[in-house]
Amino acid sequence: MIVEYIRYRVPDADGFEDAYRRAVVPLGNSPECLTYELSRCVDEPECYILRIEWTSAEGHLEGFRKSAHFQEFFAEIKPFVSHIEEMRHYEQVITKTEPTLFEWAGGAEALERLTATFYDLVRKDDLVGPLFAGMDPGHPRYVAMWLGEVFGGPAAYTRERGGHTHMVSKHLGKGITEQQRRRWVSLLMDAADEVGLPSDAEFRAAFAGYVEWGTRLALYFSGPNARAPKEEPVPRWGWGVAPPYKP
Ligand code: HEM
Repeated sequence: MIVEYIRYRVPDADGFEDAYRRAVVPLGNSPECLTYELSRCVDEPECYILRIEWTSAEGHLEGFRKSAHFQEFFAEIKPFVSHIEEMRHYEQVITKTEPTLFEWAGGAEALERLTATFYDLVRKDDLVGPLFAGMDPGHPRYVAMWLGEVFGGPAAYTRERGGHTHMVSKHLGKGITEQQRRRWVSLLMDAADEVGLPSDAEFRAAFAGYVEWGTRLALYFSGPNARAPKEEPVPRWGWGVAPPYKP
């Protein structure tokens, strides 16, 4: 991730904010733009700073700049380009840090306890048990590695099992039903209580958010209309709110 700062001094700000209100639509739709913010200086109201987080400098220059999103964006802000005083990329050096969900949960050992207990419950369950009749004995550990990576821990699943595509492909053709998905979620929550994962509201909400999202994807990929999984990095899940779905 890289941050771009664009500093403006706009002597006549008439139309400037409105132009940006329109320009941020294609900007926000660009896959390379993670977030943006336009701020006006309180002490010198003719000064503005536009801060954009890009996936990378290449993502900005090779992706966005060469896309139709840029054409639309630029058409709106063109009258103000001569008022730009600085436009540069910055690398973050120090930021406020929070523990990852992986650390908060208790690390790899806690997640392994969770999945060992969970798959014991799964095996005995009349609704989801049959799906796991031929389960690889390493399965609970692989799922713990997956969860660890998703929650901000080491990229062990990607290294040892082949990452996102491998995980998704394991669900293809399994024909998971909504009732089975619900039971899977419910047993995982039981296991989380049983092994004593942190029970604070913030952690459990983030944990449940991922589990809800992940099981719905597993259901989709197990079904008859699933597209072949794309080569993508393992998703990373944090404390915050998930951004809206982009088709
Ligand atoms: C957040 C939700 C889910 C996660 C994180 C998850 C994780 C995984 C992972 C990592 C694998 C591949 C393990 C390997 O590397 O071999 C896998 C396989 C599998 N998953 Fe899921 N899964 C989820 C949801 C579900 C649901 C809802 C079901 C069914 C109710 C399900 C059924 C299966 C089955 C049957 C396999 C193949 C197991 C085997 O034969 O070894 N999964 N899952």
